[in-house]
Amino acid sequence: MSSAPYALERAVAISAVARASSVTARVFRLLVTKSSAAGATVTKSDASPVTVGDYAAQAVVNIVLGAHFPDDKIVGEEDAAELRKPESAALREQVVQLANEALSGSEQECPAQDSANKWGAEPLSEEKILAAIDRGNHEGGATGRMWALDPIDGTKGFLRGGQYAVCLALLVDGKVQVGAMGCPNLPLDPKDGLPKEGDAQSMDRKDLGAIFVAVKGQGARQRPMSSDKEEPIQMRALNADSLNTASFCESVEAGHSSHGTNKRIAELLNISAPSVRMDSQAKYASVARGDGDVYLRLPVGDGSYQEKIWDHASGYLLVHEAGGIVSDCRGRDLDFGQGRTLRNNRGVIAAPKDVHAEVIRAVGKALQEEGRGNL
Ligand SMILES: Nc1ncnc2c1ncn2[C@@H]1O[C@H](COP(=O)(O)OS(=O)(=O)O)[C@@H](OP(=O)(O)O)[C@H]1O
Ligand SMILES: [Mg+2]
Ligand SMILES: [Mg+2]
Ligand SMILES: [Mg+2]
Repeated sequence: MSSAPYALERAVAISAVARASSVTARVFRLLVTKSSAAGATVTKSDASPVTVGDYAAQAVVNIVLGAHFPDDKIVGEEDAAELRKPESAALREQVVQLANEALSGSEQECPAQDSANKWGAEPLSEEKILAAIDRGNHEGGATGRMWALDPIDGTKGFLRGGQYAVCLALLVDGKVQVGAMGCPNLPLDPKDGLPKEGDAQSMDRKDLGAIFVAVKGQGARQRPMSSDKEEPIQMRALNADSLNTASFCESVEAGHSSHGTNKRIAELLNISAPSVRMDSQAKYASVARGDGDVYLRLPVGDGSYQEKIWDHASGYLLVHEAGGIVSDCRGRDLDFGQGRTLRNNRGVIAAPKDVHAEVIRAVGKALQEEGRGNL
């Protein structure tokens, strides 16, 4: 029997992410492409979209986690308040049906040993599904075991048929110990190139769909969505002499990361390769396996946006275990023990370990030039 630390947590995280990824891919095929996205989407108070896919995926992950680790807390992005409203009846029904389909296991083979169907063979009631979504309401903090969950990270990318990720991480006393990330639209082999967004043929490519997994001290690995053939992954090792051959990986939306500042940082580091833009924590997975080298998420405006722990926890561990360092824009380690947000940090920079300090120096200089050296 395998006795590696966190072996069960790792297997359960993979299973949960695989099941949730099957829900999101199904939502895309059934709803988004049938131009009924409007009926499957709600706009949240911060104007960001949330879909039946986000809700159903959060329900599935929380139910799988609850069956194996009933005492663990969950810090999830979504809650069921909107779904409980009388006018959300149609949305609610879709969420319940999709979650039950994914949990019944008939949809796909799950890579981890979840065949015991610990949550029961019968479909779960509406109330059980809504309560499962609301289990993600924990406030976070620096003590105990808690899972950070983003059921669909990059919802805008998801809706466009671009990159998105199902992201799950276990934090113990504020430190990330296990990270799993499902990227249904990412090619297994980066050489095959990203699929063309929203193009039905590209999205049917058989080589799409990867799960990334890392346990602290045990390295980072990639596996196909529907098999357990794992391979280790590593960042490209860069040093001061080769840093100018790096490429940046950054957000699609300039509102989430300052593209102008990134351009100046490239100049300062003599980097000429075009930046790769993609939504979601797939950026972390990409740099962790060497498709790109440096993940830049520079604060926008006055820097008052507080990054959410579920937007970074699994990617943070993946990059660390693949030979990198992840910090904020001043070089401080990310502090996941402060609640639901990274309130002690501003921006996020991930880079191979031997060049991280050099990248941070360039980031500092670029921010200084903009009069934002105080961030
Ligand atoms: N103002 C601001 N600044 C920084 N980040 C923000 C901001 N607003 C939202 N978000 C979060 O960004 C998450 C998506 O990040 P991406 O890197 O995928 O952005 S992008 O779509 O490529 O622009 C997105 O995650 P999801 O909601 O899970 O999609 C948000 O949590
Ligand atoms: Mg969101
Ligand atoms: Mg997110
Ligand atoms: Mg999300």
